[in-house]
Amino acid sequence: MFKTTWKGNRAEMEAASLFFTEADETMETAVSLRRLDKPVEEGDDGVWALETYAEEAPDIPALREKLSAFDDMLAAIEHVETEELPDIDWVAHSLEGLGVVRCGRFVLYGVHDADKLPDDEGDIAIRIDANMAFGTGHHPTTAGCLTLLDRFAGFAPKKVLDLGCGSAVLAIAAAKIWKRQILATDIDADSVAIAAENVELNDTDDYVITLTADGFNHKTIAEAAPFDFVFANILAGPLAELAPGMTDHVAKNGRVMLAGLMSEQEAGVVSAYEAQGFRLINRLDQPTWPVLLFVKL
Ligand SMILES: C[S@@+](CC[C@H](N)C(=O)[O-])C[C@H]1O[C@@H](n2cnc3c(N)ncnc32)[C@H](O)[C@@H]1O
Repeated sequence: MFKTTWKGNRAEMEAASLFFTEADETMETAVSLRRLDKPVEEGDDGVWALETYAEEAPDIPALREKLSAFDDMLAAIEHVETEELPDIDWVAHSLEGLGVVRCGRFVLYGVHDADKLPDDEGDIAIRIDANMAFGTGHHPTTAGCLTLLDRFAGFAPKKVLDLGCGSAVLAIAAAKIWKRQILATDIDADSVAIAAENVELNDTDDYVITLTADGFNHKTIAEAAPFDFVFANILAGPLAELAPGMTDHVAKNGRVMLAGLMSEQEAGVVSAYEAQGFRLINRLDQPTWPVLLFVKL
């Protein structure tokens, strides 16, 4: 296993982490995003590091080209080093130290943090163990979806779809507050296997069904539709492509929560959904990664 460390500002590292987990096949996953320096003053952006893992030694110049094609700002990202690691599960090992994350009432933790869990009344604990599926809550897209979900907890839909579920963190959160039928799908079969484990670990298997599917292309999705709440935390391009399928599978007055788009891609995603009969009704404004909530008219 080879570990590669990249360095840059927070927005660069977050964008690179999405590139490695979503758009690049060569890296196992981008697992660890952390700040290197101590904050000097409030709001200062700091220096961040991202560690990626691959079975083969990565071709850094080729990766750098792909990174800048993915997003211009990634032309500035620094490659710090690539080192070969002894044969242990480094992905799990590096996720061990990630720590507890709070998003609204949701408190996400791994088995290694079980003793650090706060015990406030009203907290909703979600256990997501170290693994290869995206969705530990440490990326602002996941955290943003959970925060906005908590604000709309009163909506109480009948049928929910978590499209691109990764670890199934959003489906589990929705099951904990809504206790309704939830279909959690992902194009990646390995993520779906991990999602199923997480669903069980969180005692949500009465509500959440996991399924491997590309977008809406599966008869189980067609049979379960129409949904009155859909999560999709994927990249801007796929989100725009999914808009026609969304309109076919979402009930009137149903809600769609989108994340994974960057601020400068928001207008394009909003027009793709408006063109399909959705209206933007809320958004979580956070640096680089807004989260959008639409209603189907
Ligand atoms: C950024 S992760 C989000 C994971 C989780 N929902 C979260 O919020 O943390 C996006 C996930 O979408 C999946 N994905 C990408 N394109 C997809 C598609 N066309 N259909 C289904 N899943 C897809 C990826 O495999 C990945 O697990």
